[in-house]
Amino acid sequence: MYGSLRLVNRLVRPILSAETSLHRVTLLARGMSATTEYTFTTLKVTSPSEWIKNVELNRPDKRNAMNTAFWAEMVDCFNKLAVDPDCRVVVLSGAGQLFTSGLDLMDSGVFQKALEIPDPGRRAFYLHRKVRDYQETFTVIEKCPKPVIAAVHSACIGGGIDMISACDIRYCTQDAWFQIKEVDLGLAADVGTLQRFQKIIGNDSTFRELAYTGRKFLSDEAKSLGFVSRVLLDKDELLTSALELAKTIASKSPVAVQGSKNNIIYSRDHSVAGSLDYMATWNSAMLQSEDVVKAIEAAIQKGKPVFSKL
Ligand SMILES: CC/C=C\C=C\CC(=O)SCCNC(=O)CCNC(=O)[C@H](O)C(C)(C)COP(=O)(O)OP(=O)(O)OC[C@H]1O[C@@H](n2cnc3c(N)ncnc32)[C@H](O)[C@@H]1OP(=O)(O)O
Repeated sequence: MYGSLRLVNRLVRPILSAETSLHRVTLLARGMSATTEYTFTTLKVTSPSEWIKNVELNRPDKRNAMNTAFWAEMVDCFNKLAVDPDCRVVVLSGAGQLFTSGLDLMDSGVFQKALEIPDPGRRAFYLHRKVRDYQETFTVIEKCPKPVIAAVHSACIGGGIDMISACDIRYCTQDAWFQIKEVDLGLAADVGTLQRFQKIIGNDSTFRELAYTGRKFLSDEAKSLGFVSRVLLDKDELLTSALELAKTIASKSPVAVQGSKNNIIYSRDHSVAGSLDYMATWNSAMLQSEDVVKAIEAAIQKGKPVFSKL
C-alpha cells in the first residue's frame, strides 16, 4: 500500500504543481472566483450547506406549474450549476403544497403561435423546435456533471415525471403520488419520461401500463418499482434526508463523483464493451488527479480527505 502511494506521489505530484498554478492563472483571467448569481422568477436557489445548492420550484400558488419562463430558466440555472465550482450536489424540491402539477395548462403560448402558422410544414418545423427546446429543459439536469437529488412531496404530475426521470436519485414523502398524465391530455409524453423512466425501473410491462393509462401510483409502488430509493415521513424529513445524502456525496472527491455520473450515463446508452473502453480513456486522465493521492493518504492515515474546488 505504502509503495503504491509513493509511486502515485512520484507520478502525480510534479504534474500537479505545474498544473495547479496554470489553473489558478486561467481562473483569475476568466474572473471565475466571483460567486454565481442565481436570480429567477420560477426557481429559488439557496445554499443550505457548503457545496450544496437547493433548486426550489417556486410558483406555489400555481402548484409549481411549468410556464414559459420556467422552461427557459431551468436551462439557465442548470448551465450555471454545471460550472459553479462552489456546487457539488443539487437538491431539487418544490415550494408549497405539492412538488409540481406539470405543464402550465393556462400558458398556451406555443400552441397559439403554432396555430398562427398556416403552412403545416412550417408549423411542424416550429413545433419540432419547441419540443426539442422543452426536452433540453430536463436534459440539462442529466448534462449537469453534479448529481441532482429530486425531493418530491405530495403530487408529481406529467412534466414532473419527465423532470425527475432526468435526476440521479429520487426521494419522496409517504403522501407522494405520481402520474404520467400526458395521455389524458391527448399527447404522448415528449420531454423524457418515455425515454428514461423504463430505464430507471427496468420493468417494461408496468411502465407501459402507467404510460398508456395515466394511472396514479403512490409512494409505496414508486419505491417497489425502484423509481424512488427512499420514502420519508413528511416534507421536513424528506429535505433533511436529501440534504444529508447531498452532504455525504459532497464530501467525496468531485473528480470521482462527476466522473462516475458521466460514465453511468454513457454506459446506459452504450454497449458494455464500448463503455469499458470509454471508461479506460476517461480514467487515463482522471487517475492523475490529486484527489487520488489525497484519498489514499487519508485512507492510510484514517483521516478525512479535503478536496479542492472543481
Ligand atoms: C411540450 C410539452 C411539454 C411538457 C408536457 C407536459 C404534460 C403535463 O404536464 S400533463 C399534466 C398537466 N397537469 C395537470 O393536468 C394537473 C392540473 N392540476 C390539478 O389537477 C390540480 O390543480 C392539482 C395539481 C391536483 C392540485 O389541486 P389543488 O391543490 O386543489 O389546487 P387547485 O385549486 O386545483 O389549483 C391551485 C391553483 O393552481 C393552478 N394550477 C394547478 N395546476 C395547474 C397547471 N397544471 N397549469 C396551470 N395552473 C395550474 C390552478 O389553476 C389554481 O390557480 P388559481 O389562479 O388559484 O385558480
